[in-house]
Amino acid sequence: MNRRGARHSSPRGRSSRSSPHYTNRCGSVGARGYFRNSSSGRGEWQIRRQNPEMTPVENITSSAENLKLERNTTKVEDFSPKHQESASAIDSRSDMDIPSLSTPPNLNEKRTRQEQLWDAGKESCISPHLIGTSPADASCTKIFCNLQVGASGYFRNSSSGRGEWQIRRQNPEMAPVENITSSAENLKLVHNTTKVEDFCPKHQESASAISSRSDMDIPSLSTPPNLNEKRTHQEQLWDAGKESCISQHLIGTSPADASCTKKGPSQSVVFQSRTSATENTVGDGRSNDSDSLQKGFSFDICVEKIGSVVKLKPPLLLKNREKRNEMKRRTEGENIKVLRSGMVLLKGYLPLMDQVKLVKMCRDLGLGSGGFYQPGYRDGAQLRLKMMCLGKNWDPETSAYSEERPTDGAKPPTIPAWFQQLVKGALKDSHAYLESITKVRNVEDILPSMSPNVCIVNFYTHSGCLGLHRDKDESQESLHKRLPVVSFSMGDSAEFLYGEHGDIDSAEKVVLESGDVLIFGGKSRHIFHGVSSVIPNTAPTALSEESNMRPGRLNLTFREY
Ligand SMILES: O=C(O)CCC(=O)C(=O)O
Ligand SMILES: [Fe+2]
Repeated sequence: MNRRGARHSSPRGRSSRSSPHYTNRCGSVGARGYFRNSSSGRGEWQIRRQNPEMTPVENITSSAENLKLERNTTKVEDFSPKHQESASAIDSRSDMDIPSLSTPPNLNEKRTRQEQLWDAGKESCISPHLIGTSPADASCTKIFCNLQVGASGYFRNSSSGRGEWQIRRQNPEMAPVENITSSAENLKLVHNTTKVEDFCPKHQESASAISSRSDMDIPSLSTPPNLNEKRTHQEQLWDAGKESCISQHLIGTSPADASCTKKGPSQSVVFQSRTSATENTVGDGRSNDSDSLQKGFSFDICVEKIGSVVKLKPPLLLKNREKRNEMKRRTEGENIKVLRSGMVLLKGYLPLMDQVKLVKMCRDLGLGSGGFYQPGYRDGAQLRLKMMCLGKNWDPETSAYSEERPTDGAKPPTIPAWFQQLVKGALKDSHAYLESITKVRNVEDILPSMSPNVCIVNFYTHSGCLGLHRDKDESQESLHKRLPVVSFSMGDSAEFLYGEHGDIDSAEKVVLESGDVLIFGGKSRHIFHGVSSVIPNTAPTALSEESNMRPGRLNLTFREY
């Protein structure tokens, strides 16, 4: 398959995906702390920050120097045609939240681990030793108990009046800066009034004993790291430890890669092994990512429900409207579109309950052996998505299928029979439709049938994307017969680009929504395609509610190897 490339000549997202996809999807690896893209010699560059928990501080500092150097040598005329603002024009803009390029936020300071946790925007107590708890809670060392919502920037627990407290930082992208500042004040206040004897029996160290310890990375309690500064949105992104371009406007890309329009925060972290991979992708403020980093879980495409946090139910009206729309699409014949010969789009084809089931099943498979991981290329660049293969493994490093995933030897889970039935049904319905609108004797000539035995499952966060590529790593026979690729989309909508050539300017665009099935076979089997962006907050409310899927998009592409 040759998926995802941005310069069409490699895999998924790199150049063409003969090696699958990607055209250089967004960068080559520089220091461990950052990714910087300078591979094309066309003035491309970007810098991405990895998960700060994993990144040695030294690298951060030295990469900051790199960045400065790079900027000074980047020529204006080298920017991609899509981003033709000169550096000076951009510098002079007042509406943009870009930190000074020569001094990326906080990177010149050495940061303690605890500060890095704060920076990462993860829920983090100042120190587990300092969490006062009621005796009943004494078994917990890190407690997210009875959270009371304060300012939207933070949660603070002060419900028992017994000196309990903790403060959690939400997704810094969402938290208004004002709230951060005022919550910092709250924290100080609460600390000042916390009594030592109120600490839980498990942590009976006095505050003074704790502050005198030298082996702990606790920031001063009265000045939580960075909370007294107002942070720009861009700085908050940096803080969140997400790979993040300095500015979308400044991302130079090769023409083919320009399909990735949004290269902000997303997958970070160097893949180490399946059991230790995962990172902070979504920034929803939950503990999953940080926990999985430490404990070695696979990436979870769903979020755990937090027991005592009250979830607002979407109004019934909204749910009913979604259901009505779904019915309408399915019954009014607007639901099937032939985008080009051999390329059929079944709008809203998957009923909501099937989508929920698909998400849940993918989630379960994704947490097991061979589940979701952070794929990368041979040169260390990472795909801007999480991936899991079913049936056979497709390896972005070699652009080839095999029985095991080379990174960890895991055998891909088999494709559930029910998934295969859904694919067959979609092909059958497409054939029926083609029969009704064409005079061709055998619609198989337009769109061949196939029995899927491999599936690539991608999870995109809001900043995910996949460069233009062709799926061309399947067997010669499958490719020769032009057996279709069948793609299911769930969650947030995505802009999907496709075209005869690997150049985005001539590519067509279609928005794929939750429940859509896209099929491309026959004369369209070898088209270039990719995902230029994921559109936030477009997932059906009922799907998010029923499945707990994270914000983002889940895509399954079935193929017959
Ligand atoms: O996410 C999508 O819609 C496309 C995925 C794709 O092209 C692939 O996995 O090869
Ligand atoms: Fe593809």
